[in-house]
Amino acid sequence: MNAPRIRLLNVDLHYACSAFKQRSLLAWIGERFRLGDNRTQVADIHALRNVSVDIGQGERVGLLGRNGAGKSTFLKAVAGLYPISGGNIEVHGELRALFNLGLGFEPDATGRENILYRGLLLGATPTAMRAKEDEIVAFAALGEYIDYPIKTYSAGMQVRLAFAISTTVGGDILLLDEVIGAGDATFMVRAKQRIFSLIEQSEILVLASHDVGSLSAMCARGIVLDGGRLLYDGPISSAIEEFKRVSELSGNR
Ligand SMILES: Nc1ncnc2c1ncn2[C@@H]1O[C@H](COP(=O)(O)OP(=O)(O)OP(=O)(O)O)[C@@H](O)[C@H]1O
Repeated sequence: MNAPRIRLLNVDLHYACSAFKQRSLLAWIGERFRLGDNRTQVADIHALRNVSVDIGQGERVGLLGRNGAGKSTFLKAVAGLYPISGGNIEVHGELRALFNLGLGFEPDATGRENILYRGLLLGATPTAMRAKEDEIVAFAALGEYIDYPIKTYSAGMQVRLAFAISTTVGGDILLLDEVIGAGDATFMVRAKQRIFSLIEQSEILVLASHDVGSLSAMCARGIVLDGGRLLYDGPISSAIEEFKRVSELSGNR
């Protein structure tokens, strides 16, 4: 392999989940009335454990694993969306990350304003975003809603706008999580066509999916994660076998 363009070395990632616990009203009331005991319970989820992977130019890599295995976390860590707790991640080149499509909008700003904000978050310049604005607006096809605040959008409308932005901005390393989410049937047809053309254009693809048919059609290499650990890394056909073996062992298909 030439010099890797993505390198994970002994990567660990922990999620600390106290915020989720505090969202439960019952838990909050319980804690308030437990006099003299003000300990906060923090659930620690060790989502990536000592993961080391090199991905080079031209590679098409599928991420496999049962629910909760760490596939999305792997992608988010590579995209820099979550701080890692240990190890090191290097990325050489520009990323295009297609996941979490509904998140990160400013609810009081209009769709058009959010195009600029999200583009800047993705690393584009204001000039580049203005040049792409018309294309994004046309693909999202939201009509007059594009000038309304995001808080007036349905979930499906937000996904359309997020998808249009994320697929227009970014580089040749494509990180793709299988779930693209809501959207009506016509939009999904257009969305799939656009994803296929992005996959074709990308120099590197890292695709997290449960669909072994798509994985074997699109990827040459497969990485199987289980409980945050790297269980297998090799040809996609063997990775699929390994994934099936682990799923059968746990009775989780
Ligand atoms: N934002 C978060 N906060 C806390 N825990 C999280 C968060 N995101 C994921 N987790 C936990 O981290 C672990 C790995 O989750 P992850 O979403 O990476 O798995 P996955 O392999 O993508 O699963 P799936 O196939 O179900 O999408 C799981 O135990 C999950 O509950």
